[in-house]
Amino acid sequence: MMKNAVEVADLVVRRGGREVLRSIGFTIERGSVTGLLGPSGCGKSTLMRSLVGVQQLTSGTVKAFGEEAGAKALRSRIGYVTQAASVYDDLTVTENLNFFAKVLGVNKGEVAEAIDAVDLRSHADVVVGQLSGGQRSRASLAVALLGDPDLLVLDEPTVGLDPVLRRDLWELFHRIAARGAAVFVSSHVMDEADRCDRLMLMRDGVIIADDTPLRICEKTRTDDIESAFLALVEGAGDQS
Ligand SMILES: Nc1ncnc2c1ncn2[C@@H]1O[C@H](COP(=O)(O)OP(=O)(O)OP(=O)(O)O)[C@@H](O)[C@H]1O
Repeated sequence: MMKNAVEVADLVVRRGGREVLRSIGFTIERGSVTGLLGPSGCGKSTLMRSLVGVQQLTSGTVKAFGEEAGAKALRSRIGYVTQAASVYDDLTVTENLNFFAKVLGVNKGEVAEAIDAVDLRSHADVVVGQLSGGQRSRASLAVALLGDPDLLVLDEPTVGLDPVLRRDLWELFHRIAARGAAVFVSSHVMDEADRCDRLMLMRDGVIIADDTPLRICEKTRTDDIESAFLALVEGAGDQS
């Protein structure tokens, strides 16, 4: 089985006349949760869009499971959740899931499982338009879980969620990774860093650190990722 879920090489993306991703390269293996952390506007969404094949690349290559990002063969293997909820407001949670299960050719039996996984069983029959923002994003996440994808790309999935739910979702990400999928999660909240097996810190379109959270702190001689980030930005960290 091919180990690398994602292979990115020399990726450059220009948006609005600016270089938003600047010569990025990395691989992601299956079976782990990789976090992409960085301030607003640093290019996280653009990088995720590139992985799922909805971003025009200026140069470089992006592959998932050996196929070029966006290839038809990848559609059922990648679950992607954007910051904007991708569910229909006028359908209930269950109706949405049933609809997407049909579109994806997924067994209807998986619908209840996906709803349970995001803890929405109590709202399964509520119209999505009447859900809170956090509940709507969980409904989108449930859609992405359909079909048991090999790669989950989640753009800030925990924004606006309470701490208990955030913890539960991170546990879910780890369970999904333990089943052999690659989970790639972005966040701009530095305190989520410790929940990742591996962390990529991003700033201004560049990956400035890529390691386990612990090793990033060790290398920068800091106690937390926020301080590590500042140390890296200020050039005070010892990256040798
Ligand atoms: N449609 C667009 N056209 C032109 N420039 C864009 C477009 N979308 C984003 N950008 C620019 O690309 C850069 C990276 O944006 P991106 O959304 O990838 O950042 P981000 O790290 O995901 O931010 P956030 O955490 O706020 O979502 C920003 O400077 C932004 O202004």
